Amino acid sequence: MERAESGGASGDVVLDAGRLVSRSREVGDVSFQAFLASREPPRLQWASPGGLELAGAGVAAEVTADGPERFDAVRSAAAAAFADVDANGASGKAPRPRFVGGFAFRDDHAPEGSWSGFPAASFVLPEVQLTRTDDGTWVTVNAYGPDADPEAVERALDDAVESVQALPKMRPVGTPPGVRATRRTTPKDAWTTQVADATERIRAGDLEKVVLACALEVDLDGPVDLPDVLERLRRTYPNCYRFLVQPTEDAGFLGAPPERLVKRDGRRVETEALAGSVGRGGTPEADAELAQSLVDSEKIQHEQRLVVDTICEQLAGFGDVTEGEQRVRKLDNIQHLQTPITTELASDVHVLDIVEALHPTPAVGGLPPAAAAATIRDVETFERGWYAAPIGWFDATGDGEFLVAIRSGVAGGDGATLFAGNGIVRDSDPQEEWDEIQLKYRPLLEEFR
Ligand SMILES: C=C(O[C@H]1C=CC=C(C(=O)O)[C@@H]1O)C(=O)O
Repeated sequence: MERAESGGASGDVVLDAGRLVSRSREVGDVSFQAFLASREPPRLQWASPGGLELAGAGVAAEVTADGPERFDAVRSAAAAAFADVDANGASGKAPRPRFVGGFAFRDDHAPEGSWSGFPAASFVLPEVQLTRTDDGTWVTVNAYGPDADPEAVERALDDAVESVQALPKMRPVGTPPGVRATRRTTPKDAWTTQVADATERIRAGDLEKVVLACALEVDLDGPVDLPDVLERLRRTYPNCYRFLVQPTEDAGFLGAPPERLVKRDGRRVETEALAGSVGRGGTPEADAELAQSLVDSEKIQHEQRLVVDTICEQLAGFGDVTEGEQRVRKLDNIQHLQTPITTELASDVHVLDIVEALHPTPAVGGLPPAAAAATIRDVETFERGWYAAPIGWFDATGDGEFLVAIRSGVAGGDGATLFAGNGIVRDSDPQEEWDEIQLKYRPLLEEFR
């Protein structure tokens, strides 16, 4: 395994020169949950709604970075790994090598406490990987380094295929661990003060919007099975992303976010503004009324407009930007306003450059970004870690896709910490914002009960 770390702000991440050997073989359908359950950490999963699904275990190469240059540092270290690729998936439908991982919300994030094992940026080329696309399912074995040997990789692939084929196609989902107790790291009176502080700053003209978040600590009745939780999330939130990043046995970061940060496929870039929330109704009529209240709310339309305009401005430097038609995005527990945004790139820009330009969007940070970041730092009383940050993959051509890690939590053993935030604008009411935050804990909390 090859490891590269940046020494801070310089962003100097260097992987030793070597060859990347990648061999893939198509297999019949297989349970990704069973694959993950059969492997020790480090392991990961990343799935887009109705699209690409990846699961990986072990590490063939790893890049970590911190500081303001972390996006660049990851990209250039990975470019070194991609400089000499021997892959049987380079043509045809078989998967090409991808680095998979993510970033912390802040570039000065310290990997401590529940976030130990989560640097400010961390990407891996998994040693063994499952890939599912519309075209089929593949097992891949990757190796990187000066001694990476195609014959050894072929033999490792034989073994990996054999063990994957022995897995069940469907694995029954176990019973959830059960929830013993929950604790809010931000009690309600503290939240009310935080929202008042934020709206005061907004009225004073310091900023227009800030997304404030809270954490919910959960004591479980027994140890949590993370592949099981992911499988339950797949069933309840089929139109959301799903991810797990689990560097060690101690803790994994996982969730089912509805929000795409960016997808780059050649010159086409897709992103979206997702902001403004309301619950779901118990009847179709009540549900439609709630959806209409989102569309009609001046406050929520203002919040959404700020996000759309900012994303369009951030992308304008890359090419022609098109704002799509606004719609209501309905999830099992909540509905949001969503506006798709696309860009035709004028030049060959790496997906990580676009991630850097967009993160954090005002859907998770605020506006102007620097004032919002300062407000979050002053007001919030917990560590965001990787919450609300970009998680995804990129390949040798600079294509890739990143989600925004909301509706998420860090879990391990018999405990978990869940995260949820809400956009605060001039007229925000602390009680309404509080109620929406509680809704946003539900995806993960319900899967633990
Ligand atoms: C920051 C979160 O949600 C964002 C995405 C959709 C709606 C949001 C809102 O209504 O404020 C937030 O911008 C979260 O779920 O933790």
